[in-house]
Amino acid sequence: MAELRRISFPNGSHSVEARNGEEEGYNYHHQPKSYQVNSYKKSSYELEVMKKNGEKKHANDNGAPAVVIRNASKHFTKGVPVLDNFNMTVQRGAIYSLLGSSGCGKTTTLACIVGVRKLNEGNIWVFGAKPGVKGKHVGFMPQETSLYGDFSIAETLSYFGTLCGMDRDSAAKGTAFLTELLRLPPSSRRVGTLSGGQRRRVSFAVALIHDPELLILDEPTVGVDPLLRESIWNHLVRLSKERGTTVLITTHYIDEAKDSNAVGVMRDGRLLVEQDPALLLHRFNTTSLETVVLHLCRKEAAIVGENSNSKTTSTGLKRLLSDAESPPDDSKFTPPVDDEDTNVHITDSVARIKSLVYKNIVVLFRNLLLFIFTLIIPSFIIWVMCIAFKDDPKNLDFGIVNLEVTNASLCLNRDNVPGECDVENLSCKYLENIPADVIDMIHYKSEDEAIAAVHAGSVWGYILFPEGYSSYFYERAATGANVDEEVLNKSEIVVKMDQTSKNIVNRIKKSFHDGFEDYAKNILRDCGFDERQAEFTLNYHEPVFGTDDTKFIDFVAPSITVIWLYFFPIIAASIRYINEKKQGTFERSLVAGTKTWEVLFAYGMAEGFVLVLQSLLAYFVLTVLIGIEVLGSIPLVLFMFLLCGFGGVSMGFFIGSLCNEEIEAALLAMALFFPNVFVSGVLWPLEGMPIVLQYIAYFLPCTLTGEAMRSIFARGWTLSHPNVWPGFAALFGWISFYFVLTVLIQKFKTK
Ligand SMILES: Nc1ncnc2c1ncn2[C@@H]1O[C@H](COP(=O)(O)OP(=O)(O)OP(=O)(O)O)[C@@H](O)[C@H]1O
Repeated sequence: MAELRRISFPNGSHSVEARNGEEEGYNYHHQPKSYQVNSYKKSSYELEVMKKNGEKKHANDNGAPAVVIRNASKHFTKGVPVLDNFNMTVQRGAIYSLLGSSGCGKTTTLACIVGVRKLNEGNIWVFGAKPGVKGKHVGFMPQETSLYGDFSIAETLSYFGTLCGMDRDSAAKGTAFLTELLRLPPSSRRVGTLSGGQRRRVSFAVALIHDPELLILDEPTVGVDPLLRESIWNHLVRLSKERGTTVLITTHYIDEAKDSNAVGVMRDGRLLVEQDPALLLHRFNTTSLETVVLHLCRKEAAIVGENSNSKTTSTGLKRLLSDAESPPDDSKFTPPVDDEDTNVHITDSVARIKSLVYKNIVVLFRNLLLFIFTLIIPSFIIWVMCIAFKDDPKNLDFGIVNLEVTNASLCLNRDNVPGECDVENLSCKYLENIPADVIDMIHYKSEDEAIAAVHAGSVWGYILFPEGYSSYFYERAATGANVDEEVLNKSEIVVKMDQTSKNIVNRIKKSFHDGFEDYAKNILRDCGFDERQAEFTLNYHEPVFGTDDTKFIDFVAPSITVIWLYFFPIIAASIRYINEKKQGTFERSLVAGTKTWEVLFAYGMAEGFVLVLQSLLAYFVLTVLIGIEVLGSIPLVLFMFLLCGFGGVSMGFFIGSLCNEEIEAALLAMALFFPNVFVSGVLWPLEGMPIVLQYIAYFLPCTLTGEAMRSIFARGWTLSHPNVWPGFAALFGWISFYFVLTVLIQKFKTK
């Protein structure tokens, strides 16, 4: 048996036991013979990067290993551990391959290292700091490709590069270099049009573009041909050897891990072994790592079978591995936390927000049809609704039973002499004063016929003039207080109606009412009396706000606009947010050091452009196409429209952070939105609702806003008015609330 000796890592910070003798030539640092590292001619990009690399390594060189995991436990479902007292150490500059069967927890381990998942117990340090802190020093290639299908390859690399602090020039040079290295398609090709393997290579290039100090690669060689796989490994070895880049990689091609400096073998959330692959091969006396892994897993399974207790299992495993290196047990190890990078760098944030805004704008304009729809649809719906609500009901069929003038044509052929006191056939005079555009009169010979027509649904009701109506009416007017019962009865016009539709009934009543007042005034005036005797003693003078003929549309149009400008961005923002989560680009951005609030803020900024256009279009529809008058400040109206849009965006984020599927988001948006519409006084005044509902309504985002909008439109009130500023305050409050809630939910979800 050969003797063990210590060999060092490239940075000299760690050493492992190795044997001398027959395994001379294997060490933690061995390179396969096929790698012609020294004969490789470096590109200008690489030279530039190497120069920078010196400074960067210095910046991060606090002596801590690249990755340290201690006593880590993680579960998604209580009682089903995915990581179970897991320990791992990845030394700086090493290539570390994490091996294990499907579902043993490799991806979860990587996700915890990059900070998109949190451990339930235990600690992780990345370069001595908490996961996520060293975001831009880490290059992450997730298992899914996690790219924007609408981006070209060049845009993709530029976006992720700038997110990690590169300038566009360096990103372009890096793109050219990686295109050649990874044999990528022309960089102008859209990612969405690439094959699966090509996309994986682009995803790999994204992890490499900013020349990170730590590369975390989740199965980078899946679906890649053997030649390219070799070139990928060549590059990783070169990075590790020449630039001290640490590589942590998972792979199902176990034997390709022979080219790494260390392998960690996982099973059921535990690390069975962490060792130089050459030593493992030697100790298990085989040339195949696959055989080693199989052997270890079988042994461990046997031990687990004997003892269900995990502590006993671990002791048994140590016995099993007595001729190999057991997992580290230095649980007291506490690497220093690097304070420098835990500080908030405002310039980094600004740079990241710029990249994110740029990305959002590109995504927006790439889907031009979607962009146009998003822009036009809210205004189109507002226009359709306003057209539908614009006019009060008209052309309403109504029966006339005129027992005074049995032949209807007599009424039509009457000689009307203006100013003459003619008190015959007054029924005809009254009918002339009923607005013809509202009431379509249908004459019936008898009351029975008219009733039958109402029952048949042909008319909304009928009006009946008794026989001799004119003379009785005149007598009633002339007699005054001593009028007898018969005169009172026979001078009465009888109206019977189908009163099932409140709006139609009100419209008919008002028409008859106004018509009667005009008719009575005309007679009095023509017969030399004061026409004001026909007026009610309760007199409605000129309105303070609105007109005598204020229509439903005047009430409803401003609040409908608020509602739709609020609703549409909910759908758009939530679906975009879910898309980003589903395609993994959101997590990928987070790994690069981006904060959730930066993603939201940047989305809001890009979306702001659409919202401004939407607000202007909605204003045009309301005022020009529909003809609604704005008495108040136009800028205030536009500002409120814009805020409504942002309100919708923030609610969309909230919904997007809760849901995982677009359909869930659409359903939740509707479930939250429609009660909002009906309760917030948009269609029906709050005053008509139960008091409890009124209080609830005041907490909804569109209630005070709709009221404020109406006040600006129809009353001309300004921001200082107590009916206006609460609308703005409510919107600001809701936007902030949803924004904070989304950030908190996102934080909670990483757990
Ligand atoms: N979000 C999640 N919710 C619930 N369970 C999860 C979640 N993510 C992973 N798991 C479970 O955790 C276990 C480990 O999954 P993980 O993806 O880490 O395995 P893996 O070793 O990377 O597998 P593979 O090699 O197939 O990618 C699996 O049983 C998986 O079903």
